[in-house]
Amino acid sequence: MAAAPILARRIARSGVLPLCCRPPSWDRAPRQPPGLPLAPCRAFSNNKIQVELDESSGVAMMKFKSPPVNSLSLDFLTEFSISLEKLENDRACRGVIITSTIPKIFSSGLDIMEMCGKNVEHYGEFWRAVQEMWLRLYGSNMVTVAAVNGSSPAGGCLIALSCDYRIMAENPKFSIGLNEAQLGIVAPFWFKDTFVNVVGHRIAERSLQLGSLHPAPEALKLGLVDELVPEEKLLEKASAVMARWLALPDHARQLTKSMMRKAVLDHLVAHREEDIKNFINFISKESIQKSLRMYMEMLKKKKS
Ligand SMILES: CCCCCCCCCCC/C=C/C(=O)SCCNC(=O)CCNC(=O)[C@H](O)C(C)(C)COP(=O)(O)OP(=O)(O)OC[C@H]1O[C@@H](n2cnc3c(N)ncnc32)[C@H](O)[C@@H]1OP(=O)(O)O
Repeated sequence: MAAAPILARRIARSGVLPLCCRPPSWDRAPRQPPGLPLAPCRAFSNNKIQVELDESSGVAMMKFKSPPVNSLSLDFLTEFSISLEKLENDRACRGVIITSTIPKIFSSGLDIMEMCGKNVEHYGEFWRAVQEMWLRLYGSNMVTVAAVNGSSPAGGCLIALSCDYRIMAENPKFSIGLNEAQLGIVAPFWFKDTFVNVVGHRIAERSLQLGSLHPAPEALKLGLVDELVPEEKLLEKASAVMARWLALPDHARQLTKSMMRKAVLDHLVAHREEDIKNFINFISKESIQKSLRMYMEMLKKKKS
């Protein structure tokens, strides 16, 4: 994936500072008092995502921190892809745990405002960023564990589904699913394929058509998440799971992962431009724009 020049252009336009132009990122870990051995931990943080790599275990903790709801805006997606790329290229990193700093929310999915009232160029750029994020995460060589500590609709669910393992806080108020149909939009084929690969065809078909958001206990029953734990135990459990996965030789696990995911990844890579055109045509329709506007209004009304 030769994404670097595209990312660089997008960053330049979005105003987000690329990590390479910031003060040396690995220097931003807290300084140790003199005399103590250096903690084997490196950290980098940008506007919306914070990452800490523990070099002794090879595990990075990635935390979404984009209030109010960690929606996946163009800037967020760009930062996410850059963070994943940095970790992927770091020989010290073998696994990443993904979670959120926002109480009750893992991610609210794609930022609906990025799909409303914008021009064709913007839609194209946004959709390419969504694709890039998924290609990097689903195709990652690292072990990826989602510690889902809040609600996770649509694009948020896609992030969790793209990981190797999903642990969710056992709060029944938190829900997860591909609810696109409820917004009057359609999950694209690679969202659907990722979902089918986790829960199987029948469950995916029903859930997608109904645009279901499954409360945590139901998500467990459907196999949409692998286990539920009390929220305060989530990160501890994620680390334990990670250690179990990392106990295997990387090359065997990576080749197996690639074998399992290759067909779905290749499908998008082969049809990327066509997929972008489809997105632009679909999202530009006045009827779809109206549905999205109504959905946003409904969200705001729910508050008042
Ligand atoms: C032929 C086929 C071709 C196919 C081509 C492709 C077609 C298009 C594919 C598009 C795929 C889309 C994927 C998506 O991810 S769409 C997004 C789906 N997300 C949702 O439905 C979540 C909506 N949000 C919520 O349910 C709640 O906000 C949530 C449970 C997440 C949190 O609830 P809470 O009560 O805590 O907070 P509020 O509801 O008050 O929200 C706070 C503010 O945040 C705004 N908000 C919420 N979600 C989003 C979002 N996804 N994007 C932008 N903004 C969001 C919300 O409006 C509040 O704003 P204000 O404070 O200004 O009112």
